[in-house]
Amino acid sequence: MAQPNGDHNAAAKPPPTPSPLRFSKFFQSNMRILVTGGAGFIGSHLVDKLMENEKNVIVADNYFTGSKDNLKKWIGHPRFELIRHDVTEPLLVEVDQIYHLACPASPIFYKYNPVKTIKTNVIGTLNMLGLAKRVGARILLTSTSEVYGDPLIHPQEESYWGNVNPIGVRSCYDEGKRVAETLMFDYHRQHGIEIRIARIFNTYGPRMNIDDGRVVSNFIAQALRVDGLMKLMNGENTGPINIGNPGEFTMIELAENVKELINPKVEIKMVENTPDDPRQRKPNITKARELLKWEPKIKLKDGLPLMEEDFRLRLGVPRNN
Ligand SMILES: O=C(O)[C@H]1O[C@H](OP(=O)(O)OP(=O)(O)OC[C@H]2O[C@@H](n3ccc(=O)[nH]c3=O)[C@H](O)[C@@H]2O)[C@H](O)[C@@H](O)[C@@H]1O
Repeated sequence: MAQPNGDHNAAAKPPPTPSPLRFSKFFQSNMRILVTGGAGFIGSHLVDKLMENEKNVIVADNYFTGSKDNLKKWIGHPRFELIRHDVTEPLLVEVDQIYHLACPASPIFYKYNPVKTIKTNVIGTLNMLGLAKRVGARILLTSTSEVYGDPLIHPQEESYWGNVNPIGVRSCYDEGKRVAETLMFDYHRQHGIEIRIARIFNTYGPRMNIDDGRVVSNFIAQALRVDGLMKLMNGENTGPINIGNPGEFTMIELAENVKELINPKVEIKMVENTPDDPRQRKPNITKARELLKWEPKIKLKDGLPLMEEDFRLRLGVPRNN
């Protein structure tokens, strides 16, 4: 079990004598949780849920793609702490659980600085595992459907090893997450760290960066799937478990949907795809359904208006424009 409030050298000393407070019921609601990338799109929704569940939440974010704005309602709250921190540097905090989300996830952002992206995935994950080892915390990694690369089987089950280009422009992310998963399992096998791995499929929703780049090309599921992450973290299964929406549609169908919703007069333009973009992807979510009792709640036609609303608000474009 995790050490609630041990000192920094706890791992090097004999285990402390249990105090009644340490194991009291009070402890559960007092759980301290680190969310790396907590100022980001999925992270901030997760922070909302954790805060609503009375947890003590520490967010570490370097604001490369995340924004303080996403967390403004919690700033100053006694159970909330926000640290500007880049996970490629070691982090010393005392926590019981780590949700490790930090990494640019949109191709536009991760290709902008591929070396930084792979450092975040490899060194960042190594550091968070080192922290988990030191304090005895359980750690959840948000991996990605991109570990399947351009899949040769359809839909993708967790047992599929993937078809990934090791030297392409997307490899910093795909291969980075693959190494991150390897590190997770190695720390689990070698050091007995409690790990959880979610492979998240394309996500969209309120608070996504307006210039994310996935808005039209990639959005397939829904943002508020943080329930799935929390069920995975608090359950008994290590994973990897696919978290995504098996509802499949072509990009043209998606564009038509958006056109109808926003402005039926706009023209759909076809442009050349970026290199190594997977051609077809769809999660098999049997494991999520059976082991986590989780499945996506929001259909595309209901999710798109939520996002439209959020974007209009942030861009200051009223509905009848
Ligand atoms: O290279 C090696 O020979 C060793 O590397 C690691 O051991 P160690 O370097 O002690 O690092 P960990 O304790 O696993 O931590 C990994 C990283 O996490 C970081 N860390 C550690 C603790 C912490 O609280 N916070 C934090 O960010 C440190 O930068 C550290 O480099 C492995 O855990 C060992 O199995 C391996 O033998």
